[in-house]
Amino acid sequence: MSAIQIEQLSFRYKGQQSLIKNLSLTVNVGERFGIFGPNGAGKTTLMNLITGLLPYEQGSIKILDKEVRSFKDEIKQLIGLVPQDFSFYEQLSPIENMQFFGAWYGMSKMAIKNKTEELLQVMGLDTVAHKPVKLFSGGMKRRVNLAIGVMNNPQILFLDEPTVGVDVQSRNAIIEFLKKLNASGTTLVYTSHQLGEAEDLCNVVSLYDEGEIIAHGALDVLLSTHRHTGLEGLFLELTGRNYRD
Ligand SMILES: Nc1ncnc2c1ncn2[C@@H]1O[C@H](COP(=O)(O)OP(=O)(O)OP(=O)(O)O)[C@@H](O)[C@H]1O
Repeated sequence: MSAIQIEQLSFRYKGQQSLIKNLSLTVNVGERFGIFGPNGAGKTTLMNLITGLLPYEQGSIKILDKEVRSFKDEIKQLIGLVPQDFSFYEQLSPIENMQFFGAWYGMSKMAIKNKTEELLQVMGLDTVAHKPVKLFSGGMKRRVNLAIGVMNNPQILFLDEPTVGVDVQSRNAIIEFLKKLNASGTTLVYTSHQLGEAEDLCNVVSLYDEGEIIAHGALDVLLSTHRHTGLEGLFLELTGRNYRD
């Protein structure tokens, strides 16, 4: 069974040109999968389609063998989402946010308490657990955003630029946490413009441009096939050097 199986997916926003064109893609269970492309290529849109936040009409998207459009409630229990825009309530504390989202996932009070304690500690937020998140630094806010995304122990975790705007310490903590999560069985689906970080985290990558996947495979195989030492060189070769937004 694949973690994600997309077949012949097409999508356009109302009144706009086609953004995703007949796209097929498989992400296997246990992968640390990264999808990369220029600004506006449609990476966030694709994540929103896969996670059921945006409806699709043409094509098929399956998560762990369940068609997303038909099994929304079941799929909510299988996945976690760490969106690019913060998903928490600024006026609430980390604990209050985690209680709110834990309840939204249908977790028991005991499960919420245990998971909240664990995540506050791992994310280095235990000393500020009761302070409103609006007072936090960018790095602390990113860590709260990540904690909320993993509250329900997701089998597949979607990460849209999870480290944008954070310092080296927070970035390092976040990436190490994600690697451990993956080692314990969680499939990661990640996008970012931080290609150095992506090389560190991802083992399978897709380059995506103009609605289509232009390269896909194990990172080391793709780099050696295209004779590049890093993702940035491969990205520039395949997507060109002109501004794209
Ligand atoms: N809700 C929306 N309604 C209409 N158009 C949208 C909407 N959201 C995004 N778009 C447009 O769709 C295109 C793809 O946007 P999207 O955010 O998916 O790209 P992206 O690859 O994630 O970009 P970035 O790297 O800048 O985050 C852009 O042209 C954007 O302006």
